[in-house]
Amino acid sequence: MLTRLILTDFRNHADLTIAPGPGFVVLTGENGAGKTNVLEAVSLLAPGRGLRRAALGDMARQNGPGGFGVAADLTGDVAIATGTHAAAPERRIVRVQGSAVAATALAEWLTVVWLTPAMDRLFVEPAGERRRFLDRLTLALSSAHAMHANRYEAAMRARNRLLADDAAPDREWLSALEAQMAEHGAAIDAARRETVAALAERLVEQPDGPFARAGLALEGWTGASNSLAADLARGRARDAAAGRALVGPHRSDLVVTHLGKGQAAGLCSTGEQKALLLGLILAHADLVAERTGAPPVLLLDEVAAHLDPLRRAALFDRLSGMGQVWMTGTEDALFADLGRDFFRLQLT
Ligand SMILES: Nc1ncnc2c1ncn2[C@@H]1O[C@H](COP(=O)(O)OP(=O)(O)OP(=O)(O)O)[C@@H](O)[C@H]1O
Repeated sequence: MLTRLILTDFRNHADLTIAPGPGFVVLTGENGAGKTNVLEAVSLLAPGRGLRRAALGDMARQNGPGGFGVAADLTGDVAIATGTHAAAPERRIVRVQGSAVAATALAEWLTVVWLTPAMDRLFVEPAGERRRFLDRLTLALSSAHAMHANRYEAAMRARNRLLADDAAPDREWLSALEAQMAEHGAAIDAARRETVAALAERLVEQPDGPFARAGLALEGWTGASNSLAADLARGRARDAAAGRALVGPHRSDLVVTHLGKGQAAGLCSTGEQKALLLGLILAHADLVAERTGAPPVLLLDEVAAHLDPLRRAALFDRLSGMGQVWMTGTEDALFADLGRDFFRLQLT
């Protein structure tokens, strides 16, 4: 949980300090005031590229000195900071207690889970978006997931290059790369499968309400029925022609259904898809809290505005006691049901 957040030359915020409380943190302000920017800054305190997956160079304040800083104090007197310097705007610096660490090390200190309007089309987008979403959920539960994903990617890229550049590629080298892909691919698949199973179990138990129950399945390539090294070795000519590997966990998909309607999520109405996503995110937050012993920091961008008053009240009810929950909206009235005891900041 964050006890303090300081933004320096981050997007439209030249200098902003927030000292939020432990429960709801509500950011209000007109369109463009910089509410999502604050949530993005919080999301950068966890591994990865943040909730917009933006380039670092885009985050430094335009017409500012170059470079940006996001610093936070966490409960337990932990100080973490990330940012860039003007001289190297694309190089991310991460510090914990003043010492430089790799961005992946942030997972040890903070889990951040978010839901933004940009995710509205998740169920109708190409499989890659859902895979990335699932990997983010998995990473919060299994810190080795990033390492396996990086090594898998590196081996796959090396194999793609070898097949593309060399008419008669070294077979032993190819086999070694395929063995690496098989090893890390199996770990990736197993961790994703574990996440899907744990979430699916929770979602079935979750009462219907403003957050619809999703059925989850991992489809496409799955390690359970395939031997990746053998499939890759057999598919070398095919992959050389395609210019990429056509089998492996980089081809899996998270298939989501609306349990109440027995329908594919992509066929549901916009509101139903939002409810499914919200249900998924909340189940995931519960799971993170159970596994890590601390609730994640939840970032819900423009979620309140999209719900009718009854659903909104039910959401607030569900969220209370779930740790620090950051929410944004253009109007104070959206948050009237939260009562008095929450942190509020009006951005201008
Ligand atoms: N690098 C940057 N430097 C300065 N301003 C930036 C930078 N990047 C984005 N902005 C500005 O930030 C503003 C958008 O902020 P943000 O998306 O946080 O708004 P918001 O308060 O969430 O608005 P809405 O209610 O419309 O979603 C825009 O005006 C944009 O021009």
